[in-house]
Amino acid sequence: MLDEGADWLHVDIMDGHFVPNLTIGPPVVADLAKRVGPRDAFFDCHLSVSNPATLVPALAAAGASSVTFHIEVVSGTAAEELCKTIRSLGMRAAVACKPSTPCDEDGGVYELVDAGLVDMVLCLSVEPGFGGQKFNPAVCDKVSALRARYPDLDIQMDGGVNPSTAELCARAGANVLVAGSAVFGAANPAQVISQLRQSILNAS
Ligand SMILES: O=C(CO)[C@H](O)[C@H](O)COP(=O)(O)O
Ligand SMILES: [Fe+2]
Repeated sequence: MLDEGADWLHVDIMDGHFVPNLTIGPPVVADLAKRVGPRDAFFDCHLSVSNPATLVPALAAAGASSVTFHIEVVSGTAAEELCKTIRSLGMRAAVACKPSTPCDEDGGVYELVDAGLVDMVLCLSVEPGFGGQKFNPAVCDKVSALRARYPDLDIQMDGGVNPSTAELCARAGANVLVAGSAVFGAANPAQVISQLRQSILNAS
């Protein structure tokens, strides 16, 4: 996918507890990092897990570039501490929210961004757990509100993103798009990646 033009590699780590699916963990990130070799791959690790803090040191050692945890499992001062720990290990810190989770709750997403503790907010556009689901356009309102409040923040959308839904994401203000099925299932992944990038460039 790097050869096809992807900027980042999005790694979905799921624990079979926060979501009803079990995927991979730090050893696979380490193997991926070895496999891509000397080039500077960016490993964007999305932790759909109930206890993200336990994975952070191993992810740093594995070569992760960014760690995203869910606000539904860690919020308030615990989330602040987690962001600091992630950054202290040389990685970017990001916070994710499910489609129905608001950003303005006490101890929630807005407070972390206001405190300058996160580099990115991930707005899930499906329920976390599985690839191949249908994009939920209602999430675009949340993204628009985030973009209005934070003009320079990295805002990521993940779930059901393809060249057609990417237009909605980009218009809402997202600037980082994750696509699984649309890219891995394509006959020409490079073309899809280029279309996704073009949606963002057109909107900005
Ligand atoms: O976090 C995720 C789901 O929990 C995945 O990143 C996401 O669903 C990507 O797959 P697709 O593009 O097929 O929806
Ligand atoms: Fe993801």
